Order: sequence, then structure tokens, then C-alpha cells
Amino acid sequence: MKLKVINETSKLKSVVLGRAESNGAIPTLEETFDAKSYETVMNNDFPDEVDLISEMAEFEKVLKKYDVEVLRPELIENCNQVFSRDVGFVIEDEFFVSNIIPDREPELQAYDNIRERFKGNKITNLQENIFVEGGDVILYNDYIFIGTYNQPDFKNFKTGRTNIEFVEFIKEKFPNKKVLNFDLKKDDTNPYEGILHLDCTFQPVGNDKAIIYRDGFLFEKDFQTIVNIFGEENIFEVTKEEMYWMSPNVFSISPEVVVSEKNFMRLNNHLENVWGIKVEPINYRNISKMGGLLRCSTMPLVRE
Ligand SMILES: NC(=[NH2+])NCCC[C@H](N)C(=O)O
Repeated sequence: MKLKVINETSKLKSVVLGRAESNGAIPTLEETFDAKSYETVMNNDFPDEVDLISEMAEFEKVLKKYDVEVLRPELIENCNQVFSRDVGFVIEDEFFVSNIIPDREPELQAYDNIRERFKGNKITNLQENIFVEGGDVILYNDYIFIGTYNQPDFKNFKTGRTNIEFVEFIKEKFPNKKVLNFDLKKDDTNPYEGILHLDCTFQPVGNDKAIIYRDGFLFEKDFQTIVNIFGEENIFEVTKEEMYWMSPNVFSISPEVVVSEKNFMRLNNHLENVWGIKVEPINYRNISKMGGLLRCSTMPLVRE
């Protein structure tokens, strides 16, 4: 397999999809590390494994319908392995292993078999002062967008996952790309106020369009920068409530096909009827209770 990903939407050939079996015990409040999971635990609403498994099976079925090769990480007992996105990511033809939040480090071991499949490709481990998770890295051809939190209280937030050192590293590594970073609002306990990863507040779709939640950005000018890049008519702004349900976190199989959540009425309608993008709606609401959605549970390896 030859790794290749340069954007979020080109025709998908090969992808890793996380898994939900043997998800482990329901975390305590102290054990959660994102606001949505915090709220879920608080409300005694942690999803059942059977429901998570069935939602991911629905997702897999849609991917396979479009002839996408779907790989799964090896099973680690009692470990939440739903969110493949964050543990590593491909940029161009190179695989980067994330320096992920320590609570999630065990997940990394499950990728040995997959890395075996793309042996011979460039694989890069990052210096230990560089923090990044794949949910904060969004590719748009010549652009690399990075979600950061470059504020003095970075260390106080479990939801601050990507630092400015990563941005510097990427700028050096890809001198021909336009690398832009955006500080996100952080809140470890209130999912209406904090943004975990960039892909929870912004996501390109089609060839030149994007879904975005304005108030996820710490600085309004960063939201404006994105609007200027895509153009006003190519932007779909979601409300706070829609952000809360993770509607920017849909997943593109191609510029013409997006996998989305069944309940995202307003978004799905816009995608199909205004932008002419086919929507494959599935059930994914239980997954969202753990702080991620469709994009978060995938790790694309090859896009055409
Ligand atoms: N790319 C994403 N937004 N991933 C969501 C990960 C959610 C997971 N509970 C965490 O806190 O790490």
C-alpha cells in the first residue's frame, strides 16, 4: 500500500475504522478527558457497547458499499478504541505517529498489524515535546489547518491536545504548504463551550466547501480567515446546538458522498439540496456521547 492523503474528500481507497468491542468499564468523572464524556458520565448516560458496535457496523457497511478497504486495529481488552483518528495520521505520503494524551497511549499498540501493511512508507515519530492528535490536523490541498491551544494555561486542560511546537515542526517539514493554526476554545466539562479538536468545529466537504462553527475559535479572526479561503457561499455555519451534536464531524468518501448522522436534518438537507452532495445517513448518536463522531473514528490511509 502506498500512503497518500492530501485532503479530506478525494475518493477514499483505504481507511482504518476504530472498534468498540471490549470498551472497558464506564469511566468515573475523574477518568474522563473530554467535556462530552464528562457530561455523559455525569448524566449516567454512558452508551452500551452493543449499540456502539452496531453503529460502527453501519458505518463499515457504507464504506464497503463504496469499495473502500476497511482495516481495524487489533483488539486490546478493556480499552476504548473507537477514535482511530487521533493516534496517527497521513500527510501526503508519510505517516505521523501522534504524541497523544497519556490516558490514550495504550491504543497505539493496536496499530502494529496495520503498520505492517504499509511497510516501506515513511513513518515519523515526533520528539517528546511535540503534542498532536489527528483530530486537530485537517488537510486541504496546499493548506494544512491545525487546531491548537497556544495559551499559558495549556497544561490545565485535558482537552488541549495539540501544541504550537507541532505547528513549527509541520512548517519546517512542509515548506511549500500554507500551514495555518487556530486556537480553539477549551473547556473540559462543558461540551457547549469547549472544542476538543479542530474537526469538532470545522470540516471541508465537496471540492471547495466547508462546515464550520464560528464560536469554536478563540479568535474571531481565525473564523474569518477560513471563510475568506472558502468564500462565503461555500460555508455552512452550524449552531451551538448542532456543534454540540458534532455535526461538523461528518466523513467524506469522495467529493460527491458524505457519511452523516441521521439526525442532522438541517445539515444533511443543505448538503444534498443546495450543494448536491449525496448524504449516506447512519445512526451514530451513541458514539457522539464519548466526544467524537464519524471523522474521529476513521484514519484514512489512501485517497485517490
Ligand atoms: N478527533 C476527535 N475529535 N476525536 C475525539 C476523541 C474523543 C475522546 N474521548 C478523547 O477525548 O480523546
